Amino acid sequence: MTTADTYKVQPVNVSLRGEVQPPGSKSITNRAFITAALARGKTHLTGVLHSRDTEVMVESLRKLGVQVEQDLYACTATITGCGGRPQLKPENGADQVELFLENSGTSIRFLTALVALAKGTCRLDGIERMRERPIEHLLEALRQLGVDCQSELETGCPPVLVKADGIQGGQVEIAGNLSSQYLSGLLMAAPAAKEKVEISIQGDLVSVPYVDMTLKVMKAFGVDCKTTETKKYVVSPQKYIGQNYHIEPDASAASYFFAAAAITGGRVTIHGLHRNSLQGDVRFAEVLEEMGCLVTWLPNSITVVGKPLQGIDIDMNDISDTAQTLAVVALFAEGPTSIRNVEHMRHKETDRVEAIAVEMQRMGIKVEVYPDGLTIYPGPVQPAVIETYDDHRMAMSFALVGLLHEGIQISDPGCTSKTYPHFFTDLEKLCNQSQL
Ligand SMILES: O=C(O)C1=C[C@@H](OP(=O)(O)O)[C@@H](O)[C@H](O)C1
Ligand SMILES: C=C(OP(=O)(O)O)C(=O)O
Repeated sequence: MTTADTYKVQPVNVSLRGEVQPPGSKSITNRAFITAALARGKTHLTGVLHSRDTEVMVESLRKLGVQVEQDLYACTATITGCGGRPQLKPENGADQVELFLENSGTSIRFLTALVALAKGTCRLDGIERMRERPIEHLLEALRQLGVDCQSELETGCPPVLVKADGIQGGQVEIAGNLSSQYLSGLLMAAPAAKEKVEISIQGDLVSVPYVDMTLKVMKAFGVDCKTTETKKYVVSPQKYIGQNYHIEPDASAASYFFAAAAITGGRVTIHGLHRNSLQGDVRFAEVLEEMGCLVTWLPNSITVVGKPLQGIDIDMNDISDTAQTLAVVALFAEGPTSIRNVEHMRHKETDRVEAIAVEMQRMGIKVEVYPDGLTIYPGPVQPAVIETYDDHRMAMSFALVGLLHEGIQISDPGCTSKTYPHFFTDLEKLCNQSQL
């Protein structure tokens, strides 16, 4: 049941069984929009996600002179590319183009690199939380490539001001310990630079599978990136070519339904995902396998069957968007679960390490918190109104607790609109289907 500000989860007295069709991948949708926007010719996308994170991307691309037509029901989009030359033409006598990216990390990071290819001034901003999410590493890298850009308030965070006149190219070092999105943004803009771009990574790189995804989407649009040695990426001037391109369902969104099968001893199948998906987050099914579930990997589907669960100790650096899902599954396992190496989760929609700990404690669960992770000790769960901190993943993951415990309510359920506007409808459908 949904009221404007709270969702009361109805406990289910059965194992959840069925097929779920989550919407398209946020990460692939926003990459495909960028490569299609820069391409020569038309792109036709299918399986497109329509949510706040993709809507701010589309609105921004239109402001940059890129034509985007969407059919929201068919989940398709047609983009007429700008051949590597986005426009910065301020409207109504303004002296700069303003882009407002709400709290979409992919959008602001990818677009900061993209607008640098244009000529003119662009200011990129977001909601209050976005103004706390670092972007300085990307700005430092762009400056090394000849771009005049800065954090307007000198906080190292948005708003960002880019006085663009193309990306010159050359050698650049970029830090990857806070977010991989800086590298992905740079890589996607690199083929439209004036000269070859050679990127080296300084120190550790987090969320590595997202960079592999970037390279694969670039390749699908006809651009090659040479990875000459570990941590080095070389992109020569090239043109993306418009494509017919299909986007996989969102693997992070799938994690909630796989988890629902795991904790209720049910069986959930998701079509369109497989072991070689572009999204690293399909590995969440492997995590459930390690905890005791039975997982069937087919060429075009993944099925999770719930079995008695064992707590685990796991490094989730690569797949941190599923860490909140695992934290909730941990409540239903035998023994504690430790989630490690996820300090970068503190810089997302909210400080997710802290948010998990506080909301677990609100339900009476013992948690140990570290700078880069936490340990969850399963125990009796108390009724609670869960705070979601404007973080879609807090809402979607903690709702699962309420499938098995009375009295769990989710504050601000509408925050799932960031990546999954119909999440609660799809969860209810699965519950109803299972109770027939
Ligand atoms: O590149 C991407 O599409 C993403 C990369 C990850 O962020 P970080 O690289 O900041 O960890 C992930 O959390 C985010 O949801 C999407
Ligand atoms: C971290 C996330 O998003 P972003 O960084 O793109 O805002 C997310 O979707 O979990």
